[in-house]
Formats: sequence, structure tokens, C-alpha cells
Amino acid sequence: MILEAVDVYRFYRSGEEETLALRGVSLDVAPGEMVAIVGPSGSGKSTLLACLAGLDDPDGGIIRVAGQRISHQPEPVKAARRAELIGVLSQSGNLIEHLTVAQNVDLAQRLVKRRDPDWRDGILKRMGLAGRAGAWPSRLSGGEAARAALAVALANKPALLLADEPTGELDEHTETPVLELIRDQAAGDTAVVVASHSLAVRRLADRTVTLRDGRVT
Ligand SMILES: Nc1ncnc2c1ncn2[C@@H]1O[C@H](COP(=O)(O)OP(=O)(O)OP(=O)(O)O)[C@@H](O)[C@H]1O
Repeated sequence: MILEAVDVYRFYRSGEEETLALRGVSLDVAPGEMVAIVGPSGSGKSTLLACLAGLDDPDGGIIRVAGQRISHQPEPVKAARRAELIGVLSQSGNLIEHLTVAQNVDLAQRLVKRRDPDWRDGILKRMGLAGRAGAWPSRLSGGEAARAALAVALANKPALLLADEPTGELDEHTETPVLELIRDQAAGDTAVVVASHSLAVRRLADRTVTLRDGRVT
């Protein structure tokens, strides 16, 4: 398995109030598999993805990616494992505004001390952005920005691609090619997990996991 999440719990406390965002979620994703995480608003999708990415720590349970533990590790260890193993794609995008599209991909590579302009150019080409390598993020269309964000997430050939509502701001017409590119990553050794309200994500996924009140139903 590329992703192993075992009995993951996450509570949020504020004063007297406690929200049980995740109540014992387990999820295994195999290489080459795409899993859609669906569920009503507030069911825990974003919390789960943040935990899987090591951006948040669960209050209980274990998360491993490619056999390496992501949960409950010192921050530098988590950051290094995330940079090496996980591509994270979020709705708000992961592009730095004062860097061009190509420089954004280069920066992601530099985080793991990698420099591979050929791979970068190849990925930009696959994303249909060969002609936009020198563009500033603010000049990209919605679809181009989503594809550039995907190029950044894929900069280090991640074992696991995590996407939280990656096409939330796109219309149906622009959404499909982006989702198909995400789907194409679930080939070979890469596993893909996408949290989304979109029916199109469900259609493309190999498997759908439904969350309700922090539990898999
Ligand atoms: N930082 C936080 N502090 C307190 N409660 C939180 C926090 N983040 C999320 N929650 C609560 O945890 C629960 C799960 O939220 P989460 O954002 O994971 O759901 P979601 O399924 O992604 O929702 P949506 O589809 O609306 O994005 C909700 O009840 C939410 O209010």
C-alpha cells in the first residue's frame, strides 16, 4: 500500500465545546489507485486530507506513506517526508505569485535538493502548459492555474497525490481536463486521493469512500 491510515481520530476543542471531526477513519490506497473522498459539508474530508498530508496531526491513529510514518513525527521529519513523498493540491492553489510557472516547479524541486529541468519541462508539457512556463500565476486562466498547481504538486514524482476540492472554482467545462490529468497520475506507482463534492471526481475514481460525521460509512 502507498497510503495506510489506521483508526485516525481528530478532535477540535474550543472552550467547553468539542468537535469530533474524525472518529476512527481507516483507509488504504494501493499504487495506481484513485480514491474519491465524498460526504456532506463538515463530514471531515478536509481534516482527513490535512492529516494524510502531515499538515495536521491526528489525536489518535497512525498514517504511513510508502511505509514511512507521517503522523506524530518532529516537524522537520514530516516536512522532508512530505516534500519527498506527497504532492498536495488545494483549492486555494499552491502557486507563489512572484515566481513564474516554471520557477514554481523549480522551487518545489529545490525543497528536496533536486534539479531536473527536463522533468520540469516534460511535466509542463503534459499539463498543456509548455507555452506558459514563463507566465506569472496572476496571468493564468482558472484552468491553467489548476494545471500549474498540479505541475507543482507533481514536481518530485510523489508516491501519493492528495487533492482537496481541486476543481472547486472551475466550471464543468474546465474541470474535466484537470480531473483527467489528476486521474492519469493514478498509474504505475502513484496513489491518488481526491476529496470533492464533484460528481465528476466520483465517476473517474476507482473507489469512493463516503464520510459522515467523521466516520466512513
Ligand atoms: N480548525 C478547526 N477548529 C474547530 N473545528 C474545526 C476546525 N476545522 C474543522 N473543524 C470542524 O470539523 C468538522 C469537519 O470539518 P472539515 O472541514 O474537515 O469538513 P469537510 O467535509 O471538509 O467540509 P466541506 O465539504 O464544507 O469542506 C466540522 O464540524 C468543522 O466545523
